[in-house]
Amino acid sequence: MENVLPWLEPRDVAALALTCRTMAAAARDLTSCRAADAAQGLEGFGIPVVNCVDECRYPYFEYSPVSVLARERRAFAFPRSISEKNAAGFDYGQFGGDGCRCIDCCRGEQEDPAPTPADLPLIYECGPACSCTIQCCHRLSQRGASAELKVVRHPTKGWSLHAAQDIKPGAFICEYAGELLTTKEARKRHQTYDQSPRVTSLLVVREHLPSGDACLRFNIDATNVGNIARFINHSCDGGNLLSCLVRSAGCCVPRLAFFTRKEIQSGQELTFSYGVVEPGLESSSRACFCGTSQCRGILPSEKT
Ligand SMILES: C[S@@+](CC[C@H](N)C(=O)[O-])C[C@H]1O[C@@H](n2cnc3c(N)ncnc32)[C@H](O)[C@@H]1O
Repeated sequence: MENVLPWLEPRDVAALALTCRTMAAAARDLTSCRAADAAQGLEGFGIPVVNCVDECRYPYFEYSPVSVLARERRAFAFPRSISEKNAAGFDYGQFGGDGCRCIDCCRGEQEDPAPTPADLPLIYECGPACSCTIQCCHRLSQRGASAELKVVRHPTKGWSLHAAQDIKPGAFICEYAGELLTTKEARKRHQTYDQSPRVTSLLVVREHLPSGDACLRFNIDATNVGNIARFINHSCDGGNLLSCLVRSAGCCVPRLAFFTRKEIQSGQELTFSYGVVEPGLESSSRACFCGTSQCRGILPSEKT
């Protein structure tokens, strides 16, 4: 029973709870466990869920700290044999192979600072092509959420992610994990989501290649499978988080990671900008309640 129950949606858990006392007790334990930790024990620390606003329960989704391939639902594993200069033209010489900086830091030179995001939207980390372990300081964004957080119900924005401790500027918070979709599948899901009242979390990320005239698009859908980042709301003033693309040596697809842009106090909501409102889509967009002086009144959305 304990193997099956955690995978059920709240309404099915509630239905089972009515069948007998044992089920009722197990369902009660599971519900309080879900409410006690939004990350279901899969991050390094518990992430409490707070709702002082309405009766809405914590949403059901499969928690995954890393992105997974859609359908197959397995952790996104990158090929190990990748040339130092891959097809997209990225040079991993600094990280992969003999000259890998991570080898130095694994020998004990821990003083070497991790790459900081500064204003750069793209940062490089060690990856499958390197010989270092997950403790390497060049794998900052690969160890899961790194600050104490809480999920808080907001009266107009739904669930939101808040800091549960003071956080310094430039600190890594978490990556945006979800199902990696093909563009065809993303378009299909977008159409379905547009007709649904359900809150959805499909993000389209575009990376401009060095040539400038092409861009790599990847789609991360955290609606059904995702991590704590799926609760980060939009802010028209850019918010207090910087989203960065992280390229890891040996990985073909970059990841999206969030760093703090400024000092954040415990209790503050964490937000970032979802992008711009594309012309022609104003009427179909949802209302924005970011509450900043720069609020445009509608949430950014885009043609997929
Ligand atoms: C990635 S989810 C963020 C978490 C979401 N609030 C929830 O309840 O799960 C994106 C959705 O949150 C809501 N949202 C995000 N930012 C908002 C804002 N500034 N104003 C109103 N709704 C917002 C929208 O429904 C949006 O489609």
